[in-house]
Amino acid sequence: MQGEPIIVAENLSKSYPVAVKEPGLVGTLKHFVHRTYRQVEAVRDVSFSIAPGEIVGFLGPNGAGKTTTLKMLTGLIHPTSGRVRVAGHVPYRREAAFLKKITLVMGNKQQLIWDLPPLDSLRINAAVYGIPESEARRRIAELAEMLELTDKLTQPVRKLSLGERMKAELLAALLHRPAVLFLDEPTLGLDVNAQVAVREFLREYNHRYGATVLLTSHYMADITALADRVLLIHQGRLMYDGNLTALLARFAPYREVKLELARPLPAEALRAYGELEALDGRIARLLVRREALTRTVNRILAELEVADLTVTDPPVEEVIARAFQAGIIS
Ligand SMILES: Nc1ncnc2c1ncn2[C@@H]1O[C@H](COP(=O)(O)OP(=O)(O)OP(=O)(O)O)[C@@H](O)[C@H]1O
Repeated sequence: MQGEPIIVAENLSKSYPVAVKEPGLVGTLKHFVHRTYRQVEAVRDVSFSIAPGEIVGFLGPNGAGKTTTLKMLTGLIHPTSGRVRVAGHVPYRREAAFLKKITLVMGNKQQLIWDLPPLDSLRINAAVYGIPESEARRRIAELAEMLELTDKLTQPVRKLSLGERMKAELLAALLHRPAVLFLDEPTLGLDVNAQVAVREFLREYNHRYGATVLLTSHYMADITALADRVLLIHQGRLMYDGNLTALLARFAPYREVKLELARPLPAEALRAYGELEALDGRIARLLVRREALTRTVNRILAELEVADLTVTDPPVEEVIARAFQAGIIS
């Protein structure tokens, strides 16, 4: 890693007290009078550092502690123990200078006002951040162009598609030109085209402004397209910090090739190209080793009559499951 890190987490832990209730009416009454709590350790002893300009993917199954970590990094919650520094600040102090340097986008939460056009909310945001009007106009125009959103800014948010709404959320979150972007599932629920558009925008934004990006996603394609480095978290612990290619080569050596054949073929004819996962009429799904992918796809296209062919990554959950099965992380 080059230069001073912009994000540092040292032995970061967070536990939440969760009320425990015994079953039945007696339990409910007891719970009412005297509550007992048990601690849920959402994040345990996590350490990492991130250099300015890096894009890092944050992976982990549901409930692994990703959101909790992002909340500590942005200062929304206080760590139970450990140290965090982001852009030279202690996040939970929530100093104005810190808030100007960061942004947090949560795919499942929105900050834009539903009944107003995004432009109105953007003007409010600009005022909150003290961005002069002419500069705000310039930034809005530039970001809207990058997001291909220019003609949607004057329509009420409720009339926009999910993908357009997400783009508008990103625009709002980036108006103050933060140096550090925390993105929690920024492509959640979007269709494939919108996912690709958001991804391309983030890459371009990172390139243009040298912004640091830490993002979680359930879509492996987001991570492969954007991040060279990944942090893998499971049950609150950091299991892997390193190169994505190495992680994929070890744990996701296959890609899935989906074929729509011009006419049905017997299973044996398809097994020559890879591990046949499913065959239903003219639709076949094959697992093909990464290193053989280009060669195999070329052979399929040359030798079979194919109406359509798509290549996808296995889901994040599968990659992680394989990592555990392989015993590399435990
Ligand atoms: N406010 C809270 N009070 C009690 N427990 C919580 C709270 N927030 C999170 N948890 C628990 O902490 C653990 C980690 O949750 P977290 O939301 O950080 O996971 P995640 O990796 O972001 O998962 P997901 O992808 O499902 O959002 C979970 O067991 C969750 O139930």
